[in-house]
Amino acid sequence: MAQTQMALDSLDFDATIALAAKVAPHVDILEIGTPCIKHNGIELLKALRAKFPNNKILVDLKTMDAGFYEAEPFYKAGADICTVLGTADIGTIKGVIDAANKYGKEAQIDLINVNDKKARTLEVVKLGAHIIGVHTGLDQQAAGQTPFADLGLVSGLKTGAKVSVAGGVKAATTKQVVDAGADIVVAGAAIYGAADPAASAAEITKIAHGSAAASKGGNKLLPWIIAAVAAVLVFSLLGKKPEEAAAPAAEAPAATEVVPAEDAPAAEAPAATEEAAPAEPAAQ
Ligand SMILES: O=C(CO)[C@H](O)[C@H](O)COP(=O)(O)O
Repeated sequence: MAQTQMALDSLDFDATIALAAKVAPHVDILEIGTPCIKHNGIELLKALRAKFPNNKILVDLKTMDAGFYEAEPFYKAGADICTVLGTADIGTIKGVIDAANKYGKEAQIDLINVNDKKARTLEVVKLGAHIIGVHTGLDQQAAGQTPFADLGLVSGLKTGAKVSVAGGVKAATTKQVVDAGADIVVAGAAIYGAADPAASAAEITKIAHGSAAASKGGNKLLPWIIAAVAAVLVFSLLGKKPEEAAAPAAEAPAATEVVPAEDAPAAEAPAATEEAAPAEPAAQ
């Protein structure tokens, strides 16, 4: 299973809150994108924190210097994750990790424009980095790049840190990135550019959560399978035909009663709302 993160990349304060209200029930993490936090400042974080207590909030600071000093106020104001650039000085990265640890939160190291992604990942994991961000930026996407090869490289290192992937991810590529090892799937344009952002967010989350739901469902079916096999064996030993094992509940052996109703396979991810929404403008 992977978590989903929606990148709020508008510059407009009220439009950001309105879009967050549509998508918050359908994603795990709300991201305040870099242009958005630069334009609106920490007050936007405080407003989102108050309105959406059930979502984690990532502030995409992309810090390049003064790591602890820059990140601390955001953790204090309710950020769950702040980002720091992987190209920054190692002391800057350590500062953001230290600030995160002070508040029991997480630091994400963004590998955008890092040349040796393997070396930097191993270096920051030693410092205690919580999340490694594999990221193809908007300008790099415009030049035709994708994050898929880098994701394979970083998740293949199996460092124990979570791996986040961002850069043009959409519903059609969500399963691919989850299968490639992403713990957090980030989508911006695929959601804010959709005719129905809530429906798009729900679709991506359903796919990202899907593999775990399927495996949990499989585990919960196990007692039923054991009960059925046991029933067939019991009836075989008693000289009855196996198909009699499918007798009405009242006649079924006690083994069929071991599975409480609540252990039925997990419910599907929440359905998309029918609320239509205007497309958000692309990030500046
Ligand atoms: O951090 C970002 C740009 O620097 C974006 O928020 C991130 O790339 C996700 O947006 P999209 O899915 O549109 O690529």
